[in-house]
Amino acid sequence: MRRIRTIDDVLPSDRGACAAIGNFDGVHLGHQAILDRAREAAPDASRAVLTFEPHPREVFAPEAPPFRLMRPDTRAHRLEKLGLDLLFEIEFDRVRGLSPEAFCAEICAETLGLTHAVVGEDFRFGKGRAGDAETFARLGETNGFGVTILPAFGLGEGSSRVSSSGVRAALEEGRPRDAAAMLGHWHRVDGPVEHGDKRGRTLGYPTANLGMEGLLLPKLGVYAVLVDILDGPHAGSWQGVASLGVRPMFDGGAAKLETFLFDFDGDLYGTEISVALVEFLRPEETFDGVETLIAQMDRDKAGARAVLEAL
Ligand SMILES: Cc1cc2nc3c(=O)[nH]c(=O)nc-3n(C[C@H](O)[C@H](O)[C@H](O)COP(=O)(O)O)c2cc1C
Ligand SMILES: Nc1ncnc2c1ncn2[C@@H]1O[C@H](COP(=O)(O)OP(=O)(O)O)[C@@H](O)[C@H]1O
Repeated sequence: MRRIRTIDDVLPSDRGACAAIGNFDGVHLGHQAILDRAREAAPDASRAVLTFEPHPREVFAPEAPPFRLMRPDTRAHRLEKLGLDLLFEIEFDRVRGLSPEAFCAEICAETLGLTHAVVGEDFRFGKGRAGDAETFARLGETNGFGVTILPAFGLGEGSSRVSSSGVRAALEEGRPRDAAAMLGHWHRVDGPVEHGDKRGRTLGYPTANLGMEGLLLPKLGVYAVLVDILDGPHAGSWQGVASLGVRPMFDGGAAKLETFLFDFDGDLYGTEISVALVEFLRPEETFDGVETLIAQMDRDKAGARAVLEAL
């Protein structure tokens, strides 16, 4: 997959693609359905996603708490695994002032040379969200590209549409399995293992820590998790128990995801890991002492093992 991060980098050979347009946060089953339809709509064209950075919501509500399900690199990685040829991840700043007419003419036709585009029926675009899917189809005709409008994708009959906001709500309410049903995969947090306060090992529970900067915070508390170590000598899959929280008993700083891996001993600092949230076990608490915390961590470990063995 070729990832293009500024419209200045579009090459003549990138033209002619069939592009699905949207934010693709989470790359959930609805997104995956759109990409399947993009292949059917233009089987001979290269398959692309057209998306914008930063996410428009981050631009319009910069003070709002982070809501993103994944960072751009993770999204790119997932889209690549789905067999995408091209990812146009273009600057939102360069399109935000454009009218629907200008977006279709200047970006879709002139700059990207799309042959076809696929959007959902609730698609809105252009300055002030002035254009809808029908406008887009009409402007496609004028500008020489085809448009397919897809109905909302739901899980089975009568169920509500799969959406990034539905996934966010499930995670914020501590329902990672419901999130996974909409995503088609576990919700994962990934990144390089960071240094912490070196307290974990003194408690008998060393934890591999990940920062949550820029990401939605699922419900704070303890989770049964599946861990992939992505590089280095320990690469492989592990089970574990993780605490997503602000450590009220200790520093109470920024939220981190701290994962204890079962039956593992080794150095993970700087290693890329990916932690899948499987089940919420309990909220984060303040205990009356370290001994009580350790006793609870022992129960958390047993609880997580039972959940993961039953998968
Ligand atoms: C399974 C598990 C449960 C935890 N539960 C709590 C908790 O309820 N309250 C709390 O303040 N910290 C909790 N922690 C976090 C620890 O207090 C501690 O900060 C962490 O394990 C080690 O921090 P470090 O990686 O910075 O050394 C938990 C950690 C784990 C692994
Ligand atoms: N079973 C394990 N689970 C998680 N990390 C482990 C484990 N065994 C060893 N480690 C290592 O120990 C480090 C965590 O130790 P800890 O005392 O919690 O320090 P820190 O506060 O820096 O995270 C991890 O980053 C990893 O390198």
